Amino acid sequence: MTEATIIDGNRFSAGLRDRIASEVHALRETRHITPGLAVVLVGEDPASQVYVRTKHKRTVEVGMESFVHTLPVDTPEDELLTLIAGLNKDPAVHGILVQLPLPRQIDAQKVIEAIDPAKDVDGFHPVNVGRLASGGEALIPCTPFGSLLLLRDHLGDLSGLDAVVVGRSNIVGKPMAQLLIRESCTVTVAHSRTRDLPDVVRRADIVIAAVGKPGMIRGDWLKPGCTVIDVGINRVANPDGTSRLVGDVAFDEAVKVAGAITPVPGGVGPMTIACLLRNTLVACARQHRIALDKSL
Ligand SMILES: Nc1nc(=O)c2c([nH]1)NC[C@@H]1CN(c3ccc(C(=O)N[C@@H](CCC(=O)O)C(=O)O)cc3)C=[N+]21
Ligand SMILES: [Mg+2]
Repeated sequence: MTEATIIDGNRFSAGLRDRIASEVHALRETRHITPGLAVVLVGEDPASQVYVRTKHKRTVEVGMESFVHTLPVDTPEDELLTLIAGLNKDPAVHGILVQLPLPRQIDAQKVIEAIDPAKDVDGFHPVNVGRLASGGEALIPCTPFGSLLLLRDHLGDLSGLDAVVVGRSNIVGKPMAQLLIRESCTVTVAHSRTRDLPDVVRRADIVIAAVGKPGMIRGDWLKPGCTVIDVGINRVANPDGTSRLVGDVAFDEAVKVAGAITPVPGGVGPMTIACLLRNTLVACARQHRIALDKSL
């Protein structure tokens, strides 16, 4: 039996970052505008620190300005809200990302709603959530958008395909379902209370795995030839005490059944960061009322 095509998110995201870098270069040359991204990290969670460092590096690489704000873990909510109010007003900042999760004294929803929707490059503000749902000019959450770019690249037109999204989070599952509806897929959203999950997944031409449980989706749940997008990023321990990243899909099984699959790492993860840069560029252009190249 032939094995699934491995969808290379590292390669695709590198190409997207190149196209973004060209646009940033053009903005700087012709308009003297440099897109700026502010990332706010509260606390010292090691995984979050790694993500923020990677985002900073990629932001600078494409020629944008990166402003990283690191606050102590016991920062009061009102201090974070004051910082956000300043970033909302700062004309050098076109995009704002507050790294999640936040410490428990801080109400994440309140923080998200304090960000100017025009600078909300995560696409989590209710204005952007609403615009995505009702067809307006939204900033779209990065992980679902990156997943969609990989799907379109691999499958072309998605219309009429059966898509099953496993997971109903605000950051992946729900916006992913909205995007797939927009692509004219027939969309099912499954979750922890879904009955007969393997049977639901077996109907899918497209499976989006966004549950946060390592290897939960098994090879024999898949329709042969389907396309699998694995959004999971789970760190698991090896027998020798080291650790490795695995997705929500049992990759070694799935690769024997699926037509195509994203690996972890090297699949959706790098697309998330590339789409964050894309959103920052889009937000910057809209704030300056500049039209962007459609190929982005
Ligand atoms: N407000 C907010 N927005 C986010 O977008 C956000 C967040 N909070 N909190 C944490 C999660 C996680 N996240 C990832 C981004 C890139 C990789 C990534 O590039 N992963 C690489 C490997 C990374 C590694 O080796 O550790 C890969 O999958 O190949 C992973 C995870 C963004 N997040
Ligand atoms: Mg869920």
